[in-house]
Amino acid sequence: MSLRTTRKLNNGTEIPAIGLGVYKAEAGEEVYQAVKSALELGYRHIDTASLYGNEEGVGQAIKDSDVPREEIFVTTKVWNDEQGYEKTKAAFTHSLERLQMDYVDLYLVHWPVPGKFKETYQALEEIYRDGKAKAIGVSNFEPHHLEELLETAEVKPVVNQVELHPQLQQQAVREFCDKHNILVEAWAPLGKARYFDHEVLQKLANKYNKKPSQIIVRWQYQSGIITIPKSVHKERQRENVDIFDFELTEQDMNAMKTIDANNRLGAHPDEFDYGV
Ligand SMILES: NC(=O)C1=CN([C@@H]2O[C@H](COP(=O)(O)OP(=O)(O)OC[C@H]3O[C@@H](n4cnc5c(N)ncnc54)[C@H](OP(=O)(O)O)[C@@H]3O)[C@@H](O)[C@H]2O)C=CC1
Ligand SMILES: O=C1CO[C@H](CO)[C@@H](O)[C@@H]1O
Repeated sequence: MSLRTTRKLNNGTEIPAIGLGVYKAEAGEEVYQAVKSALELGYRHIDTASLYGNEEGVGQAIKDSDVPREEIFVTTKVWNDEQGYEKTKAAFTHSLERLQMDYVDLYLVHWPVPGKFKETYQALEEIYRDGKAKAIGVSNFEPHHLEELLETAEVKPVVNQVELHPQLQQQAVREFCDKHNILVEAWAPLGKARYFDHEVLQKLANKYNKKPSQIIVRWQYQSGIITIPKSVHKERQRENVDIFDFELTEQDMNAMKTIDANNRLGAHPDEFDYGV
């Protein structure tokens, strides 16, 4: 088990179980250094988005690294104001140009924009068929959005990336996705570092001589959830993924369940201000 450990996606391709998120890593030097250091540490999965404004730096760091492109899993996403069939295709081309790549490993519909996400997804299907995205998926989809999408989708989404951390365990989304063989990916997996002092996390951290962040990442890893903790600091990047030398017991996993508090740090997908 290592940062190279992958999970199988429903189209037969593989995704590294742990990646680096780069939301709020500033365009230019900050994101460049963050991706560079992560690759040096062995990360092989980077999660960006057109919204983050930093695809250029991600692409440049990958291009300049010694790691072959095909060994790195790159995700990007189509933002809400780029949705619609033609606009999505154009947005994808722009993402590829910024990334300086001829394909991405995963392209996601960032949010289920009402009235638009199905058409947007059709553009993703075409991009997938053209081989320019090795896999396609969604983000911030509630079960009812997935149900609607699956009525007409010809290519099943491989993942649903949702806010998921100990205080928001997303049981309903996980059950739906498990049933449909869609992997769940956690955004804000560390709860944005806002409650590392939680007593259960502290207790488990003391038990294993680990940090609360490591307990969280290990919990996601053992739960079969893809996780993409963000840090622009190399020491934290190293720390967050130093999770392969211990195992949470069933009792520990049950203790983790007690942290769930329906504490959403971002918007609920049904209440998000889509501006449409
Ligand atoms: N699909 C979607 O709608 C969304 C997707 N995402 C994706 O998910 C990724 C992760 O989510 P994100 O919102 O970044 O939140 P995270 O839960 O990953 O937390 C990131 C925050 O925690 C800090 N941090 C990281 N490691 C440590 C540590 N060991 N000790 C103390 N602080 C730490 C980081 O600061 P620092 O960098 O200074 O170390 C940063 O402020 C994003 O980067 C993005 O790729 C995020 C939001 C929405
Ligand atoms: O990826 C994202 C980063 O965070 C933003 C603000 O919370 C989200 O809206 C967006 O989905």
